[in-house]
Amino acid sequence: MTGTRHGTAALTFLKGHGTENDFVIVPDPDGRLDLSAADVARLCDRRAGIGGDGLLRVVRSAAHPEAAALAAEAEWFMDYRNSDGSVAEMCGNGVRVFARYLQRAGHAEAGDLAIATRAGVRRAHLAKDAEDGTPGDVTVRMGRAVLPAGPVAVAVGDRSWPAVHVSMGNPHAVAFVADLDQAGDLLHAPAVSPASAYPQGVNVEFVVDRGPRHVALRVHERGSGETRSCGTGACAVMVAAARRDGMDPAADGQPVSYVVDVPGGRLVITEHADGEVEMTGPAVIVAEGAIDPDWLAVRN
Ligand SMILES: N[C@@H](CCC[C@H](N)C(=O)O)C(=O)O
Repeated sequence: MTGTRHGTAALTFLKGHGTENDFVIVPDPDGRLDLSAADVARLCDRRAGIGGDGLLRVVRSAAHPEAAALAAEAEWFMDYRNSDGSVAEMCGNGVRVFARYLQRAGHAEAGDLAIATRAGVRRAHLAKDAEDGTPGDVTVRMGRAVLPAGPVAVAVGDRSWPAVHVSMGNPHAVAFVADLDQAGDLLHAPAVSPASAYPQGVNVEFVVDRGPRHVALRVHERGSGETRSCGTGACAVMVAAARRDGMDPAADGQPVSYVVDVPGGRLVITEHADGEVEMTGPAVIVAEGAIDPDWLAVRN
């Protein structure tokens, strides 16, 4: 990269998280930044960079070729990247944090707003802050889950489990296990078969029951490794658990909600009778600063 790609002015960044799934947020309203995969990986590096599970570039939809067609519906486009620099279609925790950033920056108020993503427009609702100043939760309509037919399996070491293939705009394999420790240290991606089911890679969730309509998960994310939470993963898990438990709101005509505990907190996921999956959880901005353009311009 040369310095000219980013100019000489310092670049603003913020750091935020949703249930401890953390993101570097880079406001780029006019879509001027050309962040390569290597740039994103450096920014997300927890030792040599700012650190995060992923990066959210905040761009006006009209200024981004992938979102221009959605500009009439959603002013802002979430350009989400995993910490290894790869591009993903959707990020559930990210979209809540993105909404919180828009509110903080004065681009949105408590209430409803639409956000463009690579998986389409997502509708968010920012609840009002509590009287003591605690930020309100953010609820997002995450679209319908798609469960492609055909068996899939997840393996760690010599242990394997049947899994449920769920797409929430991005790909997931959900395995119900007896104990979350069975997933091991998750330093490497679990093996998922058949590989042909996931030509673009996969996020893998391991799930245990905590009580009626209450589950807990660990996740290994495509492009980021094990994280403390995954919003799309929690939605995929909820739908897989509901089907396993004999519930299908689209067929039953009534919504169903599950509490999904993640290592970094708690999400509430509801599947509505129209098939829409809705996620509610916190979104926090923790810091704001400036990226040194000279550092970003240097290639190692
Ligand atoms: N953490 C995210 C999912 C981010 C994308 C994922 N790693 C992928 O590659 O699909 C979430 O909260 O949904």
